[in-house]
Amino acid sequence: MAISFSRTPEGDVISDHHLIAQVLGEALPYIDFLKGKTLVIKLGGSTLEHQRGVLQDIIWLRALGAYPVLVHGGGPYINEWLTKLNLPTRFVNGLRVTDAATLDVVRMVLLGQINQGLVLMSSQMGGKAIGLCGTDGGMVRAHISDERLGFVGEIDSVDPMPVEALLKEGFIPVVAPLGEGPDGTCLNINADLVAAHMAGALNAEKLIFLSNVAGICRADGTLMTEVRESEARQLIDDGVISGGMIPKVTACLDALAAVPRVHIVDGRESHVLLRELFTDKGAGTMIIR
Ligand SMILES: Nc1ncnc2c1ncn2[C@@H]1O[C@H](COP(=O)(O)OP(=O)(O)O)[C@@H](O)[C@H]1O
Ligand SMILES: CC(=O)N[C@@H](CCC(=O)OP(=O)(O)O)C(=O)O
Repeated sequence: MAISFSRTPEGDVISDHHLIAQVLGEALPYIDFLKGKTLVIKLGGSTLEHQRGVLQDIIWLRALGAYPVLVHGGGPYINEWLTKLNLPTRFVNGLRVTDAATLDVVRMVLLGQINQGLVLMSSQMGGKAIGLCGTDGGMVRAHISDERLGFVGEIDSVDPMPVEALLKEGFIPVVAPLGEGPDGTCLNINADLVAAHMAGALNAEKLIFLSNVAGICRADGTLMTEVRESEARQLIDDGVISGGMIPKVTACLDALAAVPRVHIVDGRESHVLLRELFTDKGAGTMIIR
């Protein structure tokens, strides 16, 4: 494995190996605690270029006895293909307006490109991953909530059984955010919402969103390490939380009913998952009631 180097806040140069040793020193009680616990990790499309490091951490988590489940997005990749195909890209409150042609592209990119890419890469790295989406085994049932958005699903239920079966057999499930409508149509669902409902259905211990920001930021750009539900709703009303952060925070708030710990962390940061799970300080923003 190639060693990469980064800097501590004090400016010291540290290697990946040094960092891992440092993290592991603090980690032992957390490792014990997480054995047998389900962790739902959502990898945003904005952060897919860092997928190798994220998969490495997920494979380690599995080896340490935790049950990680990866839910992925792919928004920027879908945008790129829509542009290549001269199709318009339009979002309303962070949700893609999805007509029939757009839905075809969404399915091809999420399943053919991203899901399979993640599964192949984890296999290359020694992990055993299986790719699936919400329509497999009727896992994610949804309905069209707003006709103006087209084929966009609002989730009715998530059956945890397919993912639980894979976890039991030693696999890392990699889930693409599509769902099945009442009439058997495929629906495009925001990946943050799929991750939140999946975490609830699985009784997950933690739900962690990896995005391309340090966490939830104030209007002046500084990081909020903890955000309460009432505060989050106010930040949305004030427009401080906008765009793709709206479904993410809404998903966090929904998940809090069933999942004890919900975090938004910086997926660009090396080994951020290990930092969040195995250090006292944690990482990013923790959402609390
Ligand atoms: N208050 C905020 N704090 C942090 N990010 C915010 C905030 N409001 C809006 N954003 C935007 O939300 C983006 C993350 O959402 P999104 O692009 O959907 O990412 P992902 O692909 O990881 O789901 C950030 O890149 C940032 O531009
Ligand atoms: C309805 C809706 O918006 N679906 C999303 C699904 C992918 C996604 O959520 O990707 P990110 O996690 O990268 O945002 C979309 O079409 O972009």
